[in-house]
Amino acid sequence: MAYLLKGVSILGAAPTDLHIVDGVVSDTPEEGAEVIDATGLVALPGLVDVHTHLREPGREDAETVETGSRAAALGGYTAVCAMANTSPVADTAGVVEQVWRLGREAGLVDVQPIGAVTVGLAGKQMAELGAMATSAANVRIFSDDGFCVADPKLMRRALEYVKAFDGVIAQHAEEPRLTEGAQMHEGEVSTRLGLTGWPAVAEEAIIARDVLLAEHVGSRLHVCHVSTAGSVEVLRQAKARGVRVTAEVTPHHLLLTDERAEGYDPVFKVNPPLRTRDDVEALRQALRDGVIDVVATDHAPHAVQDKECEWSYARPGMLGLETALSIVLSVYGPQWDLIADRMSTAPARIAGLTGHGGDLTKAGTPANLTLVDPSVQRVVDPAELASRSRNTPYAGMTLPGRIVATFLRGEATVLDGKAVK
Ligand SMILES: NC(=O)N[C@@H](CC(=O)O)C(=O)O
Ligand SMILES: [Zn+2]
Ligand SMILES: [Zn+2]
Repeated sequence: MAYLLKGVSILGAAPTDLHIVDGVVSDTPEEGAEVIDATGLVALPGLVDVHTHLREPGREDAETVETGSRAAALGGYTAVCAMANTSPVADTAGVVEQVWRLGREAGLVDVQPIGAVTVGLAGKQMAELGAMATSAANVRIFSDDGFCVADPKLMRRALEYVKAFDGVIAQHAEEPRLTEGAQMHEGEVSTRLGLTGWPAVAEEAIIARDVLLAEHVGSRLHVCHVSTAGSVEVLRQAKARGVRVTAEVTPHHLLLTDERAEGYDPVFKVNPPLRTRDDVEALRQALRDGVIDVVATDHAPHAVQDKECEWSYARPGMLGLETALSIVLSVYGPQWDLIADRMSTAPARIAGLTGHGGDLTKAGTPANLTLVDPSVQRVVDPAELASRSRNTPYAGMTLPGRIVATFLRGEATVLDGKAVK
């Protein structure tokens, strides 16, 4: 199938015609190509998420590889990295290959499995990282996300081990002794609500330790869902010294604060917790500066019974794939170069996903792209989401931007704002 995107604006530039032929961007029109009137639409390289929970295998009631892939495509994504905290845990070549195969079968985005660092995410014994790296799933990112690799010796060993195949350890930075019983950010609001707090230092202490370990062994560290101003300062200093560290921030940490806990609505319960206005400001600036490299959704679908209960019993986590671009647009406005880098090019580089995040003005670039209508305002209706879960914190909010179409290697996965399959 060939397409002609007529009058499209590539990253906000003057309108042009974009030809998609044989899965790549082409400078020559193709006879009989399907014409899409792209007047007023902006083309971005397909978004890439380095942090997605797809819940399969094990919690198919919350999400499957297929439903999560559909949510991703509708959100403008062409690739997602699937976190390892499934059941069974993705800590063997067999499980990561299963997830990878399910992704291919769904065929809506490239699903790149993340392997666990430790067996069963238990933090005791290193998983078979090499076997996962050399499996068909070609794993490059390893993470115990949901849990922190708290043992410094194990963390050091893992960092050393993945150097051989240019792997990266993605750390959920949480010193577990400092967050025992934590329900939300530790601060004025937690004191008022009488909820046990997760102090900022529990995150910052682990990031400080890990950048020193990464520096010591000369290996790659990636920091998941950075949430505090202090973490930003640690990262700023580490990067200035040349440490091989990258970091992500979620859309919700760029927008929401701990005051959302005031209504005790568990939809706002998440790890790390929503922080303060000052933290939000520091995160916004850090993403602009490049101290934080990417926006990652940490899309964390949960079944109704795990979310619609009392705050302290609710699972942490919120949906992200279908609203991420709109949240980033609402925070930064139409800064398309910044958005394309932080949501596509940089995450593709971190995950080693060549073929994604490419330059759409160049012939031969794989046609992984998304078309956005920035003029549309939409009201988020949880019932309309493609995700199997409903735990969006943005229900009822009016957000800018709508994904009109998404293409994976030149094939439409979304057209007219609807998934093609
Ligand atoms: N972010 C969350 O609050 N929850 C995530 C785990 C995680 O990212 O730590 C989940 O798997 O539900
Ligand atoms: Zn996490
Ligand atoms: Zn996560």
